[in-house]
Amino acid sequence: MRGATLSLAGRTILDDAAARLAPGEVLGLIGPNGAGKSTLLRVMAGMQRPDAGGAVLDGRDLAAAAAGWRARHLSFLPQEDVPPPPMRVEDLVALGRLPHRAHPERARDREAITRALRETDLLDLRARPGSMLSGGERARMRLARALAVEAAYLLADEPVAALDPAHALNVMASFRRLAAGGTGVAVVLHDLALAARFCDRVMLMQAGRVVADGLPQDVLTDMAMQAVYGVAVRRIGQAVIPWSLTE
Ligand SMILES: Nc1ncnc2c1ncn2[C@@H]1O[C@H](COP(=O)(O)OP(=O)(O)OP(=O)(O)O)[C@@H](O)[C@H]1O
Repeated sequence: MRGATLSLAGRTILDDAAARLAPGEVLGLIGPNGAGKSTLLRVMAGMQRPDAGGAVLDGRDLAAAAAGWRARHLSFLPQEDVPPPPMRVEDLVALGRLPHRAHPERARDREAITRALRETDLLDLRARPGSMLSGGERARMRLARALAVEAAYLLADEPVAALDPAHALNVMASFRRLAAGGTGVAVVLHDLALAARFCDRVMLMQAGRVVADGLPQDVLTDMAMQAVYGVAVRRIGQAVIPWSLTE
C-alpha cells in the first residue's frame, strides 16, 4: 500500500499512513481512540478512497476494483454493529458466502459455514434467531460471517472488544490458524496483551500517522506506551498490561 493521506471535514485523518499485509501473517493495528486505525483498515480494504495513496492487491487499485472481486479476495469486518434481522444464526453466517454466488459450490459453502461456526464456538447456537443473541455472541456471529468468506485476506476491526477472555483467546487462536493456512490477517486491537502474544507484527498509530511498525517487542516499548497512550505498563512474559497513568 502506498502511504495514504486523507482529510475529512477539514481535518487530517491519515497522514502518509502506509501498511502492508503479507499472506500468512497476523498484523495488529493499535493506537489511541481516534488515531485513524479504522480509517486505515477501510483504506486497506478499498472501501475508503484516500486523497493520495491507497491499497493495491494483485496489481489492482482496490478502491477502483469491482465490489464483487474485492469481496471475494478480502473479507472486512467493520467495527459498527447493527441489530441483526430475525434470521437463524447459520443463515446470517451464510451471507458471508454471497460474494461466491457466481460460482455456487453448495458443498463447499456448507463446509465453510460449518467451519466458521466451529471457529467462533457457535455450533450450538446455529438455529437461534440472530436477534436473540447477547452482545458477545453477536460479535462472534459477525466474525463467523467474515470467516465464512474464506478470502485470502481478513481485515477485522476490534473483533474481540465485546468478548469474554476465553472467546477472545479463541478468536486470536483462530487468526493464528488462518495465518498458518496462508491468510493475511489485519486486526485492530485495544488489548495490548493480545497484540503482543498473537501478532507477528504490530503497527502503532497516533494522530493519523504510523509511528512504529515491527515486531511486537520492538513496538510495545515502555517509552512508546508512555508517549502514545500516556500509560506505564507492566509485563508478564510477552504480555503488556497498562498499569497506571503517567500524566
Ligand atoms: N466521516 C468522517 N468525517 C470527519 N471525521 C471523521 C470521519 N470518520 C472518522 N473521522 C475522524 O477521524 C479520526 C480517526 O477515526 P478512526 O475511526 O479511524 O479512529 P480509530 O483509531 O479507529 O479510533 P477508535 O479506537 O476510537 O475506534 C477521528 O478523530 C474521527 O473523529
